[in-house]
Amino acid sequence: MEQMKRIAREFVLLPLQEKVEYAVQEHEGYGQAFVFSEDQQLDWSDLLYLTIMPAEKRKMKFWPAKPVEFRKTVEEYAIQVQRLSNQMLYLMAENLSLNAPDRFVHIFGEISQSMHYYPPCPRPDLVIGLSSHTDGGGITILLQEDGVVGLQVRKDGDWIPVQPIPGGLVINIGDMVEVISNGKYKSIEHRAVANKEKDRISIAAFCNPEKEAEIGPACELINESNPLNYRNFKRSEYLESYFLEGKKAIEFAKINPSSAG
Ligand SMILES: O=C(O)CCC(=O)C(=O)O
Ligand SMILES: [Fe+2]
Repeated sequence: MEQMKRIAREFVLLPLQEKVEYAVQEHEGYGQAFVFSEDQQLDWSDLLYLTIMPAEKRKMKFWPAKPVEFRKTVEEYAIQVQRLSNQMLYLMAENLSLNAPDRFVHIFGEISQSMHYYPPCPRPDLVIGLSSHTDGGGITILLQEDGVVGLQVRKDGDWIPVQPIPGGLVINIGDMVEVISNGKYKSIEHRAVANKEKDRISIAAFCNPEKEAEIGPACELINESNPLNYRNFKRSEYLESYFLEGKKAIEFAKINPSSAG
């Protein structure tokens, strides 16, 4: 984890002309995420977004060759992060009493990683580091740098800072687990704020379904007292909504938006 943070920092501090070699294409690579229009206010952050698992889906042209340990570190981190996410996903499915406790593990076999860099900002009151959203996968495993708070989660209408714990990871629930659990597990709205004095790096691993996957509430969770809260959809349909609507992507699948939460 420490090595991962170190190489992320070394990469983001490279001169811009070296980083643009990995410039974003079709949502993968280095740049700004979620740019929908020319006049939108942009987030106060840079992003490197990579597919890391399974290995054959990696697009190596976006993987920085500098610092020299970059690729090896991300590969090793990917193996560990998948091991941890599989354990989490198994326990969550078991806790929901899904018929197959390995159901989530099978569905969320693809992992993408975002490395965000938030430079210090002279007027943090005027910008948002990363604007409010819910993550679009099953779960997210987030590694934060120690010593600077940036992540906030929304609870009962308030923004609560999530203090980094040395050696700790944050696990967020994403929209796909919300749907399959029929709303029992809620995806968490969160954002990152900029900091006046210090810069900050975060590394998020998103466990995603395949593009072709069909997503919908597990039928064993539906009964008279728990009616269906979401309709079935294809992962690709969700992604279209994500890139068009931005950060309220899951709304389209709610059967009754007021009750599905
Ligand atoms: O920087 C953070 O802590 C949040 C990152 C995040 O939410 C994301 O990459 O989806
Ligand atoms: Fe997020």
